[in-house]
Amino acid sequence: MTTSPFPTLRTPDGPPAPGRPAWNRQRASRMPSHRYQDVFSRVDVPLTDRRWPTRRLTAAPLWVPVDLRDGNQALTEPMDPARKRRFFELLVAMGYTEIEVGYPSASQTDFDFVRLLAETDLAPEHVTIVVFTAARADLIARTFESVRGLRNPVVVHLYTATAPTWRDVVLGRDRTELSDLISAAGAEVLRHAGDDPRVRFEFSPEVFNLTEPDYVLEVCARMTTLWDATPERPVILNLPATVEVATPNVYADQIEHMHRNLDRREAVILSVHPHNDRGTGVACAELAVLAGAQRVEGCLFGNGERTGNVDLVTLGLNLHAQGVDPEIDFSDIDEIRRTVVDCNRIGVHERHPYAGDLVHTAYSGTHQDAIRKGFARHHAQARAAGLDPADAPWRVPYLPVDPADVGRSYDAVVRVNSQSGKGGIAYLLESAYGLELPRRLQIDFAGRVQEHADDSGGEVTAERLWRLFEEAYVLPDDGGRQILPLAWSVVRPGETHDGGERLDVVLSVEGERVERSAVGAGPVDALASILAGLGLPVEVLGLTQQSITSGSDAGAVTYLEHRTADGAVAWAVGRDASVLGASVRALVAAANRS
Ligand SMILES: CC(=O)SCCNC(=O)CCNC(=O)[C@H](O)C(C)(C)COP(=O)(O)OP(=O)(O)OC[C@H]1O[C@@H](n2cnc3c(N)ncnc32)[C@H](O)[C@@H]1OP(=O)(O)O
Ligand SMILES: CC(C)C(=O)C(=O)O
Repeated sequence: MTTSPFPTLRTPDGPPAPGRPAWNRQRASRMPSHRYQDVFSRVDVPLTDRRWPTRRLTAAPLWVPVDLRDGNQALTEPMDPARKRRFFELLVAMGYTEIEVGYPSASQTDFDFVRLLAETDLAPEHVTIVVFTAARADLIARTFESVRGLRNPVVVHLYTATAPTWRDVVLGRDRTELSDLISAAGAEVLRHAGDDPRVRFEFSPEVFNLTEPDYVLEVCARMTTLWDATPERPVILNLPATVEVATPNVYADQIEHMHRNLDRREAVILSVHPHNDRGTGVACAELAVLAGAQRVEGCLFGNGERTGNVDLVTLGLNLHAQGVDPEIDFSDIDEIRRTVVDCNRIGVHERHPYAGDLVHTAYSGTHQDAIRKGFARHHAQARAAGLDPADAPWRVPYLPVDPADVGRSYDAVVRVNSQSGKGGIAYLLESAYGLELPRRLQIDFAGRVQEHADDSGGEVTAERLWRLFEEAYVLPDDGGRQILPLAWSVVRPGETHDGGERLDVVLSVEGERVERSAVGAGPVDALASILAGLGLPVEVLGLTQQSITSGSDAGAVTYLEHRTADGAVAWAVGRDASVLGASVRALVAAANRS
């Protein structure tokens, strides 16, 4: 019996799996990871029959952007009134109908912004305005002062941290004392709201994800009783992963546990507010919705404290990419991004999902090839089904969504560098200049581009590609060449005595004007014999003609494959307003190069 060189590795609760061979084993590093070993015991959830793993996302949740509050509080330079207003207008234009606009008791700017909404018609009637406050009587009073006279529906969002470390370290209260503090603040909110039907209530047990499940259920039940949650006037319970510490499945378990055990569940809007400390905020939000959450708070492009709030753009477009309407308009992602970057004064990474500058770009050869084929198939299938390509089912490899859906053109989809292949190069020449290179010419040209890209080390733009192409294959207009065509005309079969086609050409041969005529099976054949007579033989191996029907370069192109004097196979290309001219130019280019 042979023994495997692979030791076994334990999976979390499955069978042992083969590991790495002894010579390739990872060693323990110097990272003091033991310091965090109790994270999972701190987030223990009493849920064993979880249902979220088998569910699918089928509808958009209620979205609540908190850019003007949670996002704003994390900026080096919080937004001034003009930036706040611009951001708010963007959110409204995108279709958000519930917007957290600030922490009006914390800053005069926030207070003034809420007053602006109250005193103007900046906020359309259907938009609910959320204002945020800590559980302190003076702050609550100021919050209500800010919304006085506001015509829109209002959500007063009260928060207090409930997790043990925050209770002990920050607030200095035990479970009962804290629960009493929260209830007292809730009562204060209720007192200010009176019987105003416009006002609804939201409570966030901050750091929910590190709070004992039984305690958070108890506190939430107190709030829904105090605020008399009913299906007609539901209370929002917002359960934040204030600092993301565990894998998304743990958050999903925590949310499902709440969803199944909350008091007055039918009178509660279960909301989540994931942060992104582990880089899995999006996964947390998505799994939380599978687990029963109905509302998601986050920020555009994931701005927010530390690593940010969950990114509402990614969440929305993830739904879109799965065939679910996000109910938010992302059709001009670049304008959205520009506005957010201007307001936050923080950039959006080039690789940011859906919105980064590079996310619809392929440099690598095989990806470009697949995308080019995918585009061609997409258009053919749309045509066959009588559909507008912008409306037809999308199955283009490597592009999870059609860039056009978010207002992007296809210009940046294929870009060329040393990692690119013939497909991408051909795609760029076709999309920028209308050239449809025969496959063997693609291969020939790709070798030249590769050499250039390896030397230069950078990107090869469409304009640079075109110059390389001209240098390699096209006859220049200047007189630097041995031979140039000046004029040509053809006499068709039947008009000549011997039944062939007669070509009349005027050439410039080393600066001298030369007129020649010849008869051949076609004009190419005739010109080949004229050139041979001038001591410049061209052995034509193949010829492809293409007409370009659009753009300023409308006309004809001839791609000519020929054998050079030393026996090599080469290409020449002619472009002209007429098919004949393109062929004459291609052949003369080949003669010069031979
Ligand atoms: C997770 C989140 O995003 S929570 C929101 C955080 N956002 C912000 O803090 C931005 C705006 N905040 C501020 O401008 C200020 O913190 C203010 C105006 C709200 C309060 O300012 P100050 O009165 O100077 O208090 P300061 O910020 O220094 O400290 C917070 C105090 O509030 C207490 N506190 C913290 N959270 C809460 C809460 N949810 N409810 C009641 N009290 C709270 C703290 O225990 C501390 O009390 P202490 O002074 O008795 O120790
Ligand atoms: C208080 C809540 C809503 C919050 O901002 C957080 O926990 O991050």
